[in-house]
Amino acid sequence: MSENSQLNSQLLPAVSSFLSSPRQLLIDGEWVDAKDGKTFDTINPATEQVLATVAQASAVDADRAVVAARNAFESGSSWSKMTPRDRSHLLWRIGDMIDDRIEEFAQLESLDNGKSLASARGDAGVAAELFRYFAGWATKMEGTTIPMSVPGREFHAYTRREALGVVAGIVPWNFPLTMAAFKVIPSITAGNTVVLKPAEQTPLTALYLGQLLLEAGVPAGVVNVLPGFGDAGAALVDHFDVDKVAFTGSTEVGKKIAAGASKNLKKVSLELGGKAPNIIFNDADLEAAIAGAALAGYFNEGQCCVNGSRLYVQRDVFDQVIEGVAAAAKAIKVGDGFDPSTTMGPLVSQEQHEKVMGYVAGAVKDGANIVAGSPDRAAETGYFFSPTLITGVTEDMAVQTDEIFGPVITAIPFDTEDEVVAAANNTVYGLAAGVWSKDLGTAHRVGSKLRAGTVWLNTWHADDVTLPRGGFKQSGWGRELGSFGLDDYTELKTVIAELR
Ligand SMILES: NC(=O)C1=CN([C@@H]2O[C@H](COP(=O)(O)OP(=O)(O)OC[C@H]3O[C@@H](n4cnc5c(N)ncnc54)[C@H](OP(=O)(O)O)[C@@H]3O)[C@@H](O)[C@H]2O)C=CC1
Ligand SMILES: CCCCCC/C=C/C(=O)O
Repeated sequence: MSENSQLNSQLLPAVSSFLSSPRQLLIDGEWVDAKDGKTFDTINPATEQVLATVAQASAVDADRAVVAARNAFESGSSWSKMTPRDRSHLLWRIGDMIDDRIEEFAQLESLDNGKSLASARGDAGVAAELFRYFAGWATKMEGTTIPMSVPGREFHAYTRREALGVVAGIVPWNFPLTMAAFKVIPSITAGNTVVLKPAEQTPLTALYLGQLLLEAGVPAGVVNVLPGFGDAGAALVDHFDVDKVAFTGSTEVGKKIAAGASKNLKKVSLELGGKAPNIIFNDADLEAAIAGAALAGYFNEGQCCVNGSRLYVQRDVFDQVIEGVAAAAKAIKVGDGFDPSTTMGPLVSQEQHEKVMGYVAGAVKDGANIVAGSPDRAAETGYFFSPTLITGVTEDMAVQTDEIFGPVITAIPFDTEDEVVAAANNTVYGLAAGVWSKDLGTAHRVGSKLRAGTVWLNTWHADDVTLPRGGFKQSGWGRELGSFGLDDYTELKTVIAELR
């Protein structure tokens, strides 16, 4: 059997049928072509073969989608006027519908992004859980009453949380479905309508989610899905009828979005790049710390903004930790996401593959040592790259300062707490950080000194939909998830009534 027919035989009928015809834009509850008829191909990064042809939204389509979202927000049958209880029930039902189709979402995600089926199942599970978590919040968007002190007069003052209007969600390719869920779910929970722009590399699960939302009974225009390139995203950012942009992606594009959105001062939340320091002290549980360091650096093919890419190890245990992480890297099975033995799929695209290989080759040229992995591609076909561990790195090397977004860990020894805290904070980013020490005093003290939105102590990638996520410094603005994340999708209104 050829590679392709072997793959096709594993596909669920719903997935085969989804891939067999060109995918369109979802605007106002209808599947439509791009106005100018343009399409693009989405590629399977494991085989470099075309997976599907997808309509490519332009600025004109962005405008069509915003008009639909605005009408759905303002109209009598609008989502924003649905009772919180009905909205809550619908959100819960959607979570359950995703659970029923986890395998379909997982296959599409694995094909489009490259990640293993097991990882993709986990991502779909997070999306399902996120719908149920926010279903609970739909009925709990409460205000407060506030006492006023004006001599001789009596007032009743209170606050209300109200929907913003139209939200543009612009998302990347590393967790395509999860990131779509991060933007769509809090938006619609609060009564907003949404235009979602998935990344050009990975449009499929966002479109599949759009299909499921229609089937679940989400009214037309409430969620619109616009696959396309950066120009479609920029058109949403520039649009005067968009009230908020919720973005995850590079710091470079985040800055453009902040500038574009300032034209009409729309709200902006940004979850941007990272270069997280992971600090292992001499007194750490080394077995756990080594496994944690490998997970921190290599999870999701290293394409994760909170990955622990800068490893700092106290000098006495440096050699032992390097040996352990190198062994963990070598034990990772790089392969096609559909192979059940695969623990690391390919990188998402040729561009990303070349970027990662370039950083590692640059480090070698700068005099660093490769302890595990290699600067070269790991297979003739497919964007495969072996998990890599680099020592002999200095703080000024590009591999140490830049977000690489691949399975690459750099390791540097340190002597004192003050020295490592200064090195860890010596970055423009501030998304995540971690500390390993059996002394809880050390762990909490060092954790409190690290300038990052998430700090893990004696663990890494421990996550939940209940926890706020976001960055210090150039890692972004605002927080996602938890109740903090919901507030960002609402306006706070103060109402004052005089009691006469
Ligand atoms: N924080 C994170 O989770 C992520 C960080 N990154 C970092 O960014 C690097 C580059 O990846 P890349 O895919 O180019 O990331 P981008 O930041 O370019 O892409 C993220 C999203 O923004 C869209 N976009 C691009 N340009 C604009 C614009 N001017 N206005 C509005 N939207 C726009 C993209 O569309 P399109 O798909 O067409 O480009 C995509 O949907 C990675 O190597 C990594 O370092 C990447 C992904 C996620
Ligand atoms: C609640 C689980 C969240 C998992 C999503 C991981 C996202 C990583 C990223 O932002 O890059």
